[in-house]
Amino acid sequence: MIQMLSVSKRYDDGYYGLRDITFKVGPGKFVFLTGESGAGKSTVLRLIYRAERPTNGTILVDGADTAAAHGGSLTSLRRRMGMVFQDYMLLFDRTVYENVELPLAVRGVGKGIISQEVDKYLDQVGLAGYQRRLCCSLSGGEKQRVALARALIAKPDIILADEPTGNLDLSNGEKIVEVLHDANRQGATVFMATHDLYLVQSTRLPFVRLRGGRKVEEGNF
Ligand SMILES: Nc1ncnc2c1ncn2[C@@H]1O[C@H](COP(=O)(O)OP(=O)(O)OP(=O)(O)O)[C@@H](O)[C@H]1O
Repeated sequence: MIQMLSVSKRYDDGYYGLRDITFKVGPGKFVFLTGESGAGKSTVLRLIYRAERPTNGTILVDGADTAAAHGGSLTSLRRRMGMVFQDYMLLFDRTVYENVELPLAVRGVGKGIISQEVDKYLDQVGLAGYQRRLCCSLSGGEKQRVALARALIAKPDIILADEPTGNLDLSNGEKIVEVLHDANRQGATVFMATHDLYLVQSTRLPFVRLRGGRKVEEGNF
């Protein structure tokens, strides 16, 4: 369960990216975060992941205040979440394999299992055979799918996906949403940012809609 309670975010230049946002994403749900460019979607996801801190308000993940997480507890909070950043946050001078294996390697998983899992998740996102490619040489849509495979491989409880279909054609975009649905059916809570209102309407899943940093709508189509 993710809860945002009266959250505001004021950036260093004085601009409010978010104002007084309250909503929750129940455990095991698939919820869209939608709104036009600049609405505040990335800011919400970065705050939940604790990549940034709110100026006001409280963010709870399974009842625990993320503001209280430091050191080891921050590491374990982040390990429970798989984040697909809009700008990928890949190690661009490393191979696809080295990027995707990272969440398992830091947990000390054996090399044989890692190899099987990397192959499995690359296959899922449509990148079978990409293991040895350097990330810097990939297209935007390929980088996006590497970022998704890396987020999924550790089977996180919560998946935060920032425009994971933003650089993909329709068919690859649908495949990626299906991969997220699969993870959701296996128990993960999925919170996906997208400006694609058609996608949100067609899936009929719950959504939170932002405009200009404020929540303007919440519900199901
Ligand atoms: N570091 C920052 N400093 C100042 N303003 C920022 C910063 N990051 C974001 N903003 C502003 O906060 C607002 C919300 O940005 P955010 O990236 O969350 O929007 P978004 O809905 O994800 O947009 P997009 O769909 O274009 O990615 C924007 O007006 C943006 O310019």
